[in-house]
Amino acid sequence: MKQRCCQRWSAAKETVVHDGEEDKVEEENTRAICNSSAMNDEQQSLLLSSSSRFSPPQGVKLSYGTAGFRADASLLPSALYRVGILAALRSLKTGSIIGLMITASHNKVSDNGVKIADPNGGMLSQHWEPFADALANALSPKHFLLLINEFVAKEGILMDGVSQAEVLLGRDTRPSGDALLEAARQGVTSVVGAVATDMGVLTTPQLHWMVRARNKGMQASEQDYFEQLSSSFRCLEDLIPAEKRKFDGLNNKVIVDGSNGVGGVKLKVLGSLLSALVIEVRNSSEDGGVLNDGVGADYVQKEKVAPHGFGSKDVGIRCASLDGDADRLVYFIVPPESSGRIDLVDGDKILSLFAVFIREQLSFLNENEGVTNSHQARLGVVQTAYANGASTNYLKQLGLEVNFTPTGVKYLHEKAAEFDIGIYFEANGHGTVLFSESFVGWLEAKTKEISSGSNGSEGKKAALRLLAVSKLINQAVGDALSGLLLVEVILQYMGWSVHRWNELYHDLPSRQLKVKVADRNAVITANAETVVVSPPGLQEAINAETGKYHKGRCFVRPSGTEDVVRVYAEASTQEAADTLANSVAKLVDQFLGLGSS
Ligand SMILES: CC(=O)N[C@H]1[C@@H](OP(=O)(O)O)O[C@H](CO)[C@@H](O)[C@@H]1O
Ligand SMILES: [Mg+2]
Repeated sequence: MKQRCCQRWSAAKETVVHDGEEDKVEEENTRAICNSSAMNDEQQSLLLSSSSRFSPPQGVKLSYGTAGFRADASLLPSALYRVGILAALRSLKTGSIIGLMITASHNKVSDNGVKIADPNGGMLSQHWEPFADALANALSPKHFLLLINEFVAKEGILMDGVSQAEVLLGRDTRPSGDALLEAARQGVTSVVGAVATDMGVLTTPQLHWMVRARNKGMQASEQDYFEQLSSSFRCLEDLIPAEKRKFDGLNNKVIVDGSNGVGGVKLKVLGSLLSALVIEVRNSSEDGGVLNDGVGADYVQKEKVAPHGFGSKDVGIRCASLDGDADRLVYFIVPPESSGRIDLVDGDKILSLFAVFIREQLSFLNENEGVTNSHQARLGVVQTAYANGASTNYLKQLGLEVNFTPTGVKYLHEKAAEFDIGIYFEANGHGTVLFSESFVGWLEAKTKEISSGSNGSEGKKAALRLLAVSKLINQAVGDALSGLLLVEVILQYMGWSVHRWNELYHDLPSRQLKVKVADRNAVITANAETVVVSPPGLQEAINAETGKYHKGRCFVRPSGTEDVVRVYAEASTQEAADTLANSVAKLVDQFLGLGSS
């Protein structure tokens, strides 16, 4: 078999695009591939023929980054094909279903991207990221095949044609999505024994939810997703004490900006299943506006202005904004005579609202008769350095454990999973609440135990509420749709208006800037990205500048999704935050600017 492989390989070599490597290396590689027993003959042949349909673009280096590969869509077919292969290998390796989502989230409409959902619905295991990078950037077919061979051997993946793999494919509403999905499908099916299932146009969190549900042997269709969210929302509504039900014309309505993307369409379906809440969707993909153009959670959070289609007619009403693939959520209020400015109710405030509610339910559970204190639930919250300092102070004053991780939900999620209940949010609105399996099991047991004794007690209701929250809020990844329903039902429960919620604490004025530099990777940080360790001297200069401002806080880090260094500054006044950010941006430019390479 090995000999046949070598013959075919020699033939394939004729068609190789010459990439400047020495013949000697090529021969060694060929020998290595042929000598490897990681892939059988049929498999190698399938990969060779399918890869010839997807040449990688020259002169482009892709990086899996904070949230998968992202680039102009025209550069991506080969990466999608290769990520399809990676997803099939991951499915073989884990013996589970894997997800592949085609989206570039809040990026402009001409961009697209791809990310992988692991068996538990979370992000791709970080130790596979270097393979993703290498595979996407391999230029010659020989290098491509060698990489797969080596990786398959190293990971002990069985490519015997007997083992089965399945990858669920989803895409957002971008026009390039169809063609890229086809490239990914061809990648998946070029792994022997792997099938690709097209789940259609979805939000990113829907696909992650489906992957998790399928692997847990649960119902996992889109209808099941809507059913689970709407029924757990109704359950939470039913558990609102009668004296707190204060619906009036304003309180049961929320207006949502769908960023001209997929989230608006899905939210309309979800809204149709709820009677007590009126969700008005604007900027939905079928409305004809351009995706993420002057709309969406990223725009609203960064610019602090109303999205297109919102204005003076919305003064005082609760408004929310989703991003392009509906995994981020922020709320906002249009103040009277705002001339476009808004009061932002960001991810930190969503986290704080969830924390207040969950903390209260846990105290009911622990205080109430009929509930033994056998399980003191550990509640933890996780933020990044971008969290407003006022939110961190507020959470600490509540007596909560506040943890910090680097930017990127993969880090926050991992940390939050260490708690019985872990709440994580980025300031930009991406986050969720994780419940440990053991705590959910404990809650289930408690609701049964209590029901035989003190039926209807606060302890039982608290256990039922927490169980319903664990079903409502997406356990796989941050989800704007499930987050929105949880915010809405907690506001009802508290009897709070959006203004009351916004008054939990007052944000410290802040400013974010981007600086173009020669090489952003020259910035190396430590302590959850709050301290620059390289280039030497930069952190000392930042400290000296920050020390000049009352309540000053400032940090810089290289972006994982854009070719820039980000500067974040906070101070007691907006003017001071702006000046601090601008001074530090100048320092970054002095140390690393385009002229300093
Ligand atoms: C300051 C900021 O908002 N950074 C965003 C942005 O990452 P950067 O690495 O900062 O480019 O995109 C990430 C993916 O969506 C998101 O997780 C993160 O919070
Ligand atoms: Mg997104």
